[in-house]
Amino acid sequence: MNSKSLSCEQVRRVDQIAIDEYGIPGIVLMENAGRGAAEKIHGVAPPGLITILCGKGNNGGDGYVIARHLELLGRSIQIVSTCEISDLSGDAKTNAEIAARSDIPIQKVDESSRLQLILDPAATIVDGLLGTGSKPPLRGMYADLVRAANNQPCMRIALDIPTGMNADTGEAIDPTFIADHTITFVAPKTGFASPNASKHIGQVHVVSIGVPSKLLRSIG
Ligand SMILES: NC(=O)C1=CN([C@@H]2O[C@H](COP(=O)(O)OP(=O)(O)OC[C@H]3O[C@@H](n4cnc5c(N)ncnc54)[C@H](O)[C@@H]3O)[C@@H](O)[C@H]2O)[C@@H](O)CC1
Ligand SMILES: [K+]
Repeated sequence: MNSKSLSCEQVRRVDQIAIDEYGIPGIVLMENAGRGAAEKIHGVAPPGLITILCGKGNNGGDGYVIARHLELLGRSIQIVSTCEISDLSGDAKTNAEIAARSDIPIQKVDESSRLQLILDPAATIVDGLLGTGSKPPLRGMYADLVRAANNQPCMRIALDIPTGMNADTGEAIDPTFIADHTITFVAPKTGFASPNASKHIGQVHVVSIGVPSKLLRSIG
């Protein structure tokens, strides 16, 4: 486990080297990330519905893995997705297809007017919208979903990075997800130490994705 901060680019390099040079399949890294995050979420989320917001990248892919593991832990889950499963690719698509076959409720949102209604029943909202591939400011449905989530009187948990934040600097242009907890993968991101970030990250938990210590030592 790494507690030294890394930039988004460094963490993305860790993922890539783990896949290309160590031969760990990306889907194994995603399973480790999602399973570890689900266990943390189960430990902090109050009783009641957990609504997982899934974007179209691998941050959303983590969300589909988490849904499967939280269901196994006895939690009620719904997934709210920004796109159809057919618009996903790679490991995110594989995990979304598994969730769909498992009858985990998934609804795609395309109308901003219905967001508040969809999010209302949630006791906890998990933000799997965007991770290290995000380029703020947020566009379209991502901005509307983050605004609607921030208005809900519930617990909010961010996966890897609160969506909307520049995790290298901590800059949080409005709207940026306001998390009570941030479950971040591999290492805290450099921007989390910035005073700008403190309102948005809440308590930070670092989850290992199973890359070897040797690789972590070689980065940064
Ligand atoms: N193998 C891996 O690389 C792993 C990745 N993991 C997860 O994957 C994440 C990174 O995944 P991705 O590289 O797919 O990136 P993201 O999941 O951050 O998504 C990138 C997508 O979002 C869109 N986007 C970027 N900025 C936007 C904006 N401002 N408004 C609207 N859309 C925007 C881009 O067009 C792109 O399609 C990590 O943060 C982590 O959660 C983990 O599953 C561990 C393993
Ligand atoms: K996120």
